Amino acid sequence: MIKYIKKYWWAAVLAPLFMIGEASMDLLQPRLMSIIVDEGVLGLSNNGVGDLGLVIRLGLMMIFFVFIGGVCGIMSGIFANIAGQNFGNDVRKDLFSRIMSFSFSQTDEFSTGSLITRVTNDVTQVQNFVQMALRGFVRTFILFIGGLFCMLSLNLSFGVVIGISLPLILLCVIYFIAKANPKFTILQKKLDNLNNVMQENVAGSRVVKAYVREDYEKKRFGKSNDELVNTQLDVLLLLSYMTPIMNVILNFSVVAIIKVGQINVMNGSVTPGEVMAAITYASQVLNAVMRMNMIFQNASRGMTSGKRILEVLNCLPEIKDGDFEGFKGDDGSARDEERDKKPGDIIFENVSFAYPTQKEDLIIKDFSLHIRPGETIGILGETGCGKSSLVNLIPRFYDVSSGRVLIDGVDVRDYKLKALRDKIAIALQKSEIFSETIRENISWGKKDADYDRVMHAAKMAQALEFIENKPEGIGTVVTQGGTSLSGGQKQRLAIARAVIKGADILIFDDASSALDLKTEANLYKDLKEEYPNTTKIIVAQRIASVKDADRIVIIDEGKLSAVGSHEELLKISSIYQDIYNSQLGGGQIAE
Ligand SMILES: Nc1ncnc2c1ncn2[C@@H]1O[C@H](COP(=O)(O)OP(=O)(O)OP(=O)(O)O)[C@@H](O)[C@H]1O
Repeated sequence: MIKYIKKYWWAAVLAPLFMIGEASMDLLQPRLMSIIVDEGVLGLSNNGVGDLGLVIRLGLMMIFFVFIGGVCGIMSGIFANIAGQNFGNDVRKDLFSRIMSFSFSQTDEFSTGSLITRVTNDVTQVQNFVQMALRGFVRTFILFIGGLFCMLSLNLSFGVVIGISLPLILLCVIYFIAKANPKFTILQKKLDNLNNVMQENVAGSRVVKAYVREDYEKKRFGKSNDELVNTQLDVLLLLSYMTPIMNVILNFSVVAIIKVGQINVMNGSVTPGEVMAAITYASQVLNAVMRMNMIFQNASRGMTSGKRILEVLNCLPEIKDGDFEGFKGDDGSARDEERDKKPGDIIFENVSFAYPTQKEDLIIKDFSLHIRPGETIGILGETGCGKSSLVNLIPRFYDVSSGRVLIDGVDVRDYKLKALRDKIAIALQKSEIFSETIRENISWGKKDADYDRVMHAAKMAQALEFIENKPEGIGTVVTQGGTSLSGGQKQRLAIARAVIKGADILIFDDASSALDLKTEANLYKDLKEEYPNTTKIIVAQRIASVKDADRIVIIDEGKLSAVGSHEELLKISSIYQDIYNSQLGGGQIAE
């Protein structure tokens, strides 16, 4: 964490320096006050004759010091904020980019709610801690040491009172810290839970409404919320009885100082003004110790949050970058040695795969297949057989457990991730739509795409008609999560976004399931005609989606069961025949 504050070292140095200035002004006041009382009012060194001029001069001096203290306080606040806010900003940015580099399984492991809490609340806690360390801690330290020194310099006998009350207050502080510390870790976990429930409910609000589960979800939210509040209350309760106890000790100390002061005034070793100053110094010292309570509370929360932030920052991406930058130069042109090669060649070589969370359960088993550049490959199989898992290995959403996936003859793990993913465009069944215009949603796949290219991609994705029917056409803003679009419309935008990328490999992972058969047939026909050199992989449930593919791959429980054209598979694959018959019976195949 230190490296984040180093960048703003000047603010981190100036904030405490100005705070030292403010606290020093506070320490001067009681001393001036005692002189005003002893010399200005009581005239102790002038046979009881007061000095009004001295009172005015010292009074003005006190006002001046208050002013200086105020300015120092403001400057300290400004610099602490500069350091704290920028620190938080940088940590948040790094957290975000680290989370972006996570594999799906790493995101699952932390949980989305917890990651949100870490980027928001945890960063705020650490930011508060930094600001407090630069200001509150310095102030407390100066008032404690300075107050103690000033009081003892008045008369050592006052030290007896502090000697008794200080350990008592310290005991209270230590007791509080020991009790409260573990609760802060629990508090952040409860906040994670609350965020998880919130996030699930906001994202899944339609399902909740459709199943009339609002009451159930309200109870689930209420339970998480109650748990959070109860943990918070535990801490506050602890604080609420610790503070009065410490106040009682403080007040007893003041009474004791007055008593010790009275004795000393009687025997002439201190003056009444010095007793007044001693009372203020004692209050400053004991208040400083009491404030340690808050400081440690703040530090404790900051440490807990800091640990949670470091857990994310120290979690190295599972999917590591390779060195190979691809066959294209920076300007996009093919390198000389590869100019004659057609890109988009994919080889699965004895690939087996298990999800990192269930390593013993192989989802893909010894799968081998060579997909040639420009080929259209259909992937079919019953639900859960591993179709999506298989295609996820191509852009390295996950890494193979054994075997290799090669693109253009190079292991995908050897590619730089950017180079690899630049070669692939993928459209998923669940289309992620952003709350931007339709045009921005499509050109998300290629940021610099001009209007014509966007419209062409929309045409390819059979989306032109519905876009033109929207009031503002391509400039229509889509609501968050694409709720203002139908399922099929969202899929078409996601397909257009994939098409516009102009990648060597186009993967449709059940991406056209919400399209009617005619639209879907037009989509794949147009793609075949317009992009003959692009390798197309179509994962589907319906035979109609893949019937015209060059080859169809049948997957059965993670194994390659059969591969061939529609006609060939009808002859050789019993699984394909079963699917064909069941779908033909349902009238799902457009012949
Ligand atoms: N992130 C994950 N962690 C652990 N197991 C998973 C994960 N994703 C999928 N699985 C499991 O892997 C298996 C294959 O899932 P996959 O999504 O690849 O199937 P599919 O053939 O694409 O199914 P569908 O046709 O229903 O989309 C399933 O048993 C599923 O439960």
